[in-house]
Amino acid sequence: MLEIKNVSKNFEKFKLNDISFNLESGYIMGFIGPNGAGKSTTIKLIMNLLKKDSGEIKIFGKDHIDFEREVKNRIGFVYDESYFYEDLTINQMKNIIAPFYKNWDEKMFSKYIKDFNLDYTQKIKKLSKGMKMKFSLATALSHNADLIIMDEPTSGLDPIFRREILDILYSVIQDENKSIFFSTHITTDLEKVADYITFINNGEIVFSKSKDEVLESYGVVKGGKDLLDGDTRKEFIGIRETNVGFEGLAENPQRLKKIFGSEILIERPTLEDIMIYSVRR
Ligand SMILES: Nc1ncnc2c1ncn2[C@@H]1O[C@H](COP(=O)(O)OP(=O)(O)OP(=O)(O)O)[C@@H](O)[C@H]1O
Repeated sequence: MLEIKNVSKNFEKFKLNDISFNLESGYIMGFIGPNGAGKSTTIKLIMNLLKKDSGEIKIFGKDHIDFEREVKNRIGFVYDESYFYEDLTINQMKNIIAPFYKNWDEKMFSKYIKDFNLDYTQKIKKLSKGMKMKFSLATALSHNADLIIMDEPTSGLDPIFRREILDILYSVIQDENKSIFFSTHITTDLEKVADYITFINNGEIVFSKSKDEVLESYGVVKGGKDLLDGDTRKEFIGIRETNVGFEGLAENPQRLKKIFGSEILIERPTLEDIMIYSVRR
């Protein structure tokens, strides 16, 4: 569905450095990383809203620029900023967007407007951040897209609606020919719905793996400070020390179990643990 191969983009003070990852059909991939890591830049490059300096991006097996029109017809896109004309109503804006899509489904759109409690006659500028996001989601989901790409779709949404969105996304990929790629800071959302996680830090991909593989290959290790010395510290990706002991993230924690035995406790990490320890070191 989506192939990113050795893609780079240089800004004056930031480099998206030779990134690669793939997303197959039938799956949800979450894209995580700290502020300024390069998530929006990557998404803009995929959508050709920014020009890449080098590398290859294929969507549905086709070059994303050579086949831009065809490819975009099959993408549902949700951007983190509102790109609507603020003075128009929801209905007027919809009338502008709908003709761009070959498979626009008016019934589906009207169902989402109703489900999301939106009002056709309301002006975009009068919508709250969450309502704008709902409108954006309604348009992205109303033209039978095969690939949904979203930049932080759940930011600004309350937990109840967020859960509703996650359920909708989950139902979309029950059709095995569809996929979803979205960036988020809310890693617990990904623990619920994502099949794959791609983690970007400082313009580089740290990993792009199945969620289960990610959560199984790391461990949060807890123990007494006396266990830490120059050598044992090297076993950890990141360590947090307190007065009484330490907590650290390690890859392949079973190796540490062999070294320390019952002196340490190993817990399953959350995606947030993995992100924080990897970024802070
Ligand atoms: N058009 C641009 N010109 C110059 N630098 C840019 C441009 N767009 C983004 N950047 C820089 O690229 C880096 C990555 O930004 P990007 O928006 O991709 O991060 P992000 O991971 O989406 O962050 P956030 O989680 O805060 O949304 C930042 O340092 C930003 O300042």
